[in-house]
Amino acid sequence: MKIALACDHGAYEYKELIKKMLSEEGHEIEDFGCHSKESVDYPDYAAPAAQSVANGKNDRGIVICSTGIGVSITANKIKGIRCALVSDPVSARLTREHNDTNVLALGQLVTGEAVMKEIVHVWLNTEFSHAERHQRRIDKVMALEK
Ligand SMILES: O=C(CO)[C@H](O)[C@H](O)[C@H](O)COP(=O)(O)O
Repeated sequence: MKIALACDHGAYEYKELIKKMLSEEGHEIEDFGCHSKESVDYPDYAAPAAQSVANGKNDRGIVICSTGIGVSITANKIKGIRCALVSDPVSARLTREHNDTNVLALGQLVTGEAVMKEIVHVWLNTEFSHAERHQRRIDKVMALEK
């Protein structure tokens, strides 16, 4: 899978961990930064990563900051993006099955490393259910962009 990754200074370590883990598992990673723990502004990184998913250059995106809130707000401003801020594996599964989310937001400060890795794997490996009721609701959400 082609995956866009982005973080701010509050999640540089998790971005690097995820990049290594997913690269070793055979995914193609596009790293939108940031590239150190020096203070930066999360929209400068999360927006281009989400944009690359919206325009089809990448299949999915993972955006990370201290809480995951700033990057999730940013990603959800991009037309075509459904981003979920997730802190448990059940939500990771359900947000793929029910919401067909194309960007995952994580918070390095609030989610432990083992859980974070499980969330990433569950989210990447769960398909949308294609249930009519879920598609209908997604269509209503996406209609709000028009
Ligand atoms: O946007 C956020 C919180 O809503 C992110 O967690 C940021 O990483 C955080 O705001 C960064 O804060 P800092 O004091 O500049 O490190």
